[in-house]
Amino acid sequence: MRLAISMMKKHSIATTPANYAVWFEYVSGNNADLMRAMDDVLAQHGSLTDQQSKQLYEQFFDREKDRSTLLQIRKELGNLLKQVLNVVYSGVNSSDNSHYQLQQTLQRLQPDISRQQLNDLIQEVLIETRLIASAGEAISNRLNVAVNEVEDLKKLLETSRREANIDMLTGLANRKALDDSLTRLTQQADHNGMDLAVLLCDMDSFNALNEKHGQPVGDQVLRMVAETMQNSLKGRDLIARYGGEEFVILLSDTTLANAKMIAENLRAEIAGKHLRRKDTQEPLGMITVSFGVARYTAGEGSDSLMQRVDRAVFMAKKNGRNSVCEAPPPVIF
Ligand SMILES: Nc1nc2c(ncn2[C@@H]2O[C@H](COP(=O)(O)OP(=O)(O)OP(=O)(O)O)[C@@H](O)[C@H]2O)c(=O)[nH]1
Repeated sequence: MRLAISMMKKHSIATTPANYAVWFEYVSGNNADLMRAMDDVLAQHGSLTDQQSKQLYEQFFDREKDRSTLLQIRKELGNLLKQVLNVVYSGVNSSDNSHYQLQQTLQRLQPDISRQQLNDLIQEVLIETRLIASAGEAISNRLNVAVNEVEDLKKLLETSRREANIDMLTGLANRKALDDSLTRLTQQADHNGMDLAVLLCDMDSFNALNEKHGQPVGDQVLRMVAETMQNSLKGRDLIARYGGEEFVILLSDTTLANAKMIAENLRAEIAGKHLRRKDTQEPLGMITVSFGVARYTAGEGSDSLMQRVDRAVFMAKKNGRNSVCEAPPPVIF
């Protein structure tokens, strides 16, 4: 763990759980493919950017691995605590020993003590005192290192908690966070009949964009769309990356008419952007999205809602893309 963290510091890699997982696996030497991929990048560039580290995580780790990062942190913390306890115990033992030695010295401090004996005793006390001081210093150094390590683990754990619900590419909520909110909000709506609307946004002809400009440019476009949504919808709405090039927005306490208006505004804003490739400045052409909009009907359940909004997106695509389509209410539920 210490080696992974010190290498991450050396390469200025943020200590996120994903990056940690990559570097831990690298220094542990367990994954030959990952080691080869990292060695290639290091040989080419001399270092590894945060972005490259994230890409390696996406390439080599899945959700299982993410869980294994947590297990790893737990194990490291356990080991660290054992080490700290050993340091503390050895400190207690050595101070017990010093206490005994000093008691012995004190007893030899008799009224008829000779000059030579007194001199010897002073030497012994000096040696014992130095021993105590150096043991104390070693303990305090070791404990300071342990404190730093615990703080690193704490940060890692905090970020891991946040990242468990966050999509790595866009920083939006991920599918798991969306599913949790959807379940909670539909249950609330079943209970109190509040308005709940959902928008499903799908990139238009994204395959063609990826093929023409490459996946990194496609990723950049997905980030732009996510940012546009975040900037337009500040507040209580949940914006999530639903799949590769699909986004979902949950609008609680929002009528269908307002949800359609929000979708229409986002659609127009995205279509109105004039994006260019960062490297060549070549225009990317018009980037458009299609929206499905649905209002939750109390009792239908989240699966039915998502199926209806999915069909609405399909209709929007059929209508020529770059459009918003409303889902009809559920027929049977
Ligand atoms: N760059 C990038 N592309 C992605 C990502 N996830 C999915 N895609 C791509 O999105 C494209 C989706 O293609 P399709 O489902 O055929 O749809 P489309 O080309 O957008 O066409 P329509 O939806 O019919 O307008 C595929 O090429 C995927 O590879 C991602 O994270 N990054």
